[in-house]
Amino acid sequence: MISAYTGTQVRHAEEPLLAAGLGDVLMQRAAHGLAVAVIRELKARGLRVYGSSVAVLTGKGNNGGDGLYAAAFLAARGMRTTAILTADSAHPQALAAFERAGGRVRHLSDAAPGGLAADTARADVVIDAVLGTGAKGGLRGSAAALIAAIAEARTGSAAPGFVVACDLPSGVDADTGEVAQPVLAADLTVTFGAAKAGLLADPGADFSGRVEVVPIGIEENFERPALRRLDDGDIAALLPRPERRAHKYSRGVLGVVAGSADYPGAAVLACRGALAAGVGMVRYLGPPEVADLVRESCPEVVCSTGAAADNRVQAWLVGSGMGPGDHEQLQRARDAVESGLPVVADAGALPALPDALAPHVVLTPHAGELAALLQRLGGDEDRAAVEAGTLAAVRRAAALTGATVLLKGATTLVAAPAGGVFGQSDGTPWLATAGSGDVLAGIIGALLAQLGSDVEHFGKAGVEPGARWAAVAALGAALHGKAGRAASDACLGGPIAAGGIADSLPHVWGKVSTLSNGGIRKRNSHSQPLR
Ligand SMILES: NC(=O)C1=CN([C@@H]2O[C@H](COP(=O)(O)OP(=O)(O)OC[C@H]3O[C@@H](n4cnc5c(N)ncnc54)[C@H](OP(=O)(O)O)[C@@H]3O)[C@@H](O)[C@H]2O)[C@@H](O)CC1
Ligand SMILES: [K+]
Repeated sequence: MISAYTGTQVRHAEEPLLAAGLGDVLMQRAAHGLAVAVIRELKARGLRVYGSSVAVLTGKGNNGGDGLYAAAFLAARGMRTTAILTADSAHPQALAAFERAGGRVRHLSDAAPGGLAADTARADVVIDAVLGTGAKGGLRGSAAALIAAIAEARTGSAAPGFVVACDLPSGVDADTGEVAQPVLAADLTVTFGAAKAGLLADPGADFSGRVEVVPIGIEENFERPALRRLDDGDIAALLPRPERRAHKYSRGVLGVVAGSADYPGAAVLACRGALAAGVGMVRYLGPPEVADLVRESCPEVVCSTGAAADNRVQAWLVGSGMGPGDHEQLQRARDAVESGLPVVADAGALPALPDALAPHVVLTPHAGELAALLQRLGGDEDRAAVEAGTLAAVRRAAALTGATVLLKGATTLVAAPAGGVFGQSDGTPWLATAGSGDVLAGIIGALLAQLGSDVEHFGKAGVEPGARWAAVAALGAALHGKAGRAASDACLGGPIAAGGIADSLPHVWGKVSTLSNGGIRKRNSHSQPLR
């Protein structure tokens, strides 16, 4: 599990060490980790360390201090180093160390900004050490103008080098991921002590590049993470596995209320997603013409009639491909929510549900649908506001509805009403395609049907009871992302259609399980044919 924290949490975690007089030790560890990461990245790109150029943009605080100490280390390794001091002062000891190592100092206040930006943009490595966790708001004044000019010079031209953010890209809010422009997009962010939540949530994640965490000795001092990400080991541990004597009912039945005359395909794709995600059986309820299409495409699905209450299931999927005029289907969706069973509620169901819900109801809006939901509950966020502050918006929606809320995006966020948030970024931009959300709803529905009642299962994987529905949804998002990526990889990175996500899921599922349970599989493999 990758745990991310707010800037404030990181500063609290540092406090005992600062009180013990270890501030400089922490900074040296951070700076050394930054310099090592720069060297590794240069080598990975086939560039020499000796003789390559590095420009470090520094602010007046400790973030600038990290950058200067790191640059001193790189100067000692033979790099041509320039520090651009953007403020009227700089961390004195770090600046002295940098000058002793032979680095060149330029003051933003003395230079022509255009020329300075052009020179900096040409460096093999640009380190952004202007603002860190102590920043209030974004870059200002001439520092903002310089960063904007460097970003401009790097776009469009074949900029040779790469950008490394020190702790976080300056202008990205460490707590929320909100972005105050201008921000210099990093290829790599080297962050200290722990990942910051704002690096893993959009839009901050758009500017963070790859994130590497450098331990500095504060790691034992953290409490509850602000954001968590399931890694392959967590996914393997959370995946449902059928008992030896399982039957289709014990493995979980998912009821699907989806599709309409206008969008019959959504029902098919939701069922395909569910079937690929290990459910024992799918029961479909919907208009006869849609049911015919579902039967034709997925003969495994049992098509039923009647009210939701007439059908025995372990979980429901409601809403994909439904509109406000689909009264019978919407009534089924409401009945499903009232049944007390786990429900994933998508698309057309979202505006039709009661305002007060429960954690076992998983809402799966995109940004526009989340804005509409928040407006219905008295907020004034529009789609742009949700996209500018995804973490805050998803948390707010979970708190207001009492439901688990999954916000779809490049980073899919899932907030539990009790407070925990998961953020998954396993996919590819090719997943932004019609029907992709229907497959996601199917996958989550299937997981709810299989895992819903098994509280212990989550405890073993380190997920507290209050966050288990969010963990199921995050698991679904991770599988969906990985399946989409695998489908695209199979086409050498080419585009995918939504059905391809479902098709590639069983293989992705098997691969993740095999990676983390290789030993177990190997030991038992000889017994497989006997069953
Ligand atoms: N604590 C430790 O020992 C360790 C900390 N570490 C590192 O320190 C970083 C945090 O350092 P920090 O607290 O000094 O804050 P930082 O972000 O560098 O700069 C803030 C300074 O800039 C100013 N300022 C504020 N907003 C501004 C703005 N919008 N535009 C312009 N200026 C602005 C503000 O001054 P003020 O305006 O308040 O006078 C303040 O002086 C952290 O990210 C990590 O890299 C690691 O080395 C590990 C050990
Ligand atoms: K920075």
